[in-house]
Amino acid sequence: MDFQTLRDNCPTWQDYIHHEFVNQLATGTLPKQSFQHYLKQDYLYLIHYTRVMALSVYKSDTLAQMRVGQAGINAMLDLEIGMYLEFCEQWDIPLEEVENTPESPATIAYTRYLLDAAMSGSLIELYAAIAPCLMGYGEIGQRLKAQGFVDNNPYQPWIDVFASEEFQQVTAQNEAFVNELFAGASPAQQPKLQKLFNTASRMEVNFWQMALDLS
Ligand SMILES: Cc1ncc(CN)c(N)n1
Repeated sequence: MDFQTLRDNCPTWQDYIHHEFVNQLATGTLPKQSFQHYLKQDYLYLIHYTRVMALSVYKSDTLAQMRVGQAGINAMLDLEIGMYLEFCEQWDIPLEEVENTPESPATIAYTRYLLDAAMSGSLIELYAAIAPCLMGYGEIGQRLKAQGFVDNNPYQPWIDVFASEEFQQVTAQNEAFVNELFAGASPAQQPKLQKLFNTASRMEVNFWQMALDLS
């Protein structure tokens, strides 16, 4: 069992990676309100996601596993959330507004699903649930770079982050770690891991759709 197997057997992976939100982002045609809605909801998502990473430390058996969780927490607090705060400033959304934004149903569903998987499951199960988040944006960044960028895209700074060498390296490191972990899964565990992965991928699709629908 490895990440690639989970990805290839996931019925909604392509819907996630090629979602209309991503296409409009790539062509620069995404309505500004959709991007602002996404930014606010993703900030809220990342706060909960950091709590999931903290649970990964709690569920770890070895120091090496704990350090991966620790690096994940640092990456969230110092890089991704920091970047979103900068974007919010650029897109005229005060921090107070971001923090006081009510969570959308799609945000609640996805974050609480991850937290439940993290609290009730093993470390392997936790990583099966967060693998779409860990690796999906890396794949999107790589794809958008490969297809070529359009000129004067207001969303280019967001694309640049996920297409960057730095982010691609983090994605590759995550994939290697996850594969090491999944290699220890027994055949009996595999359906559960696939189910966790599939559900989280569906939640990613809902998350993009929430931003398009402003729901
Ligand atoms: C919903 C979601 N999924 C994934 C990522 C990339 N860490 C994100 N920022 N937001």
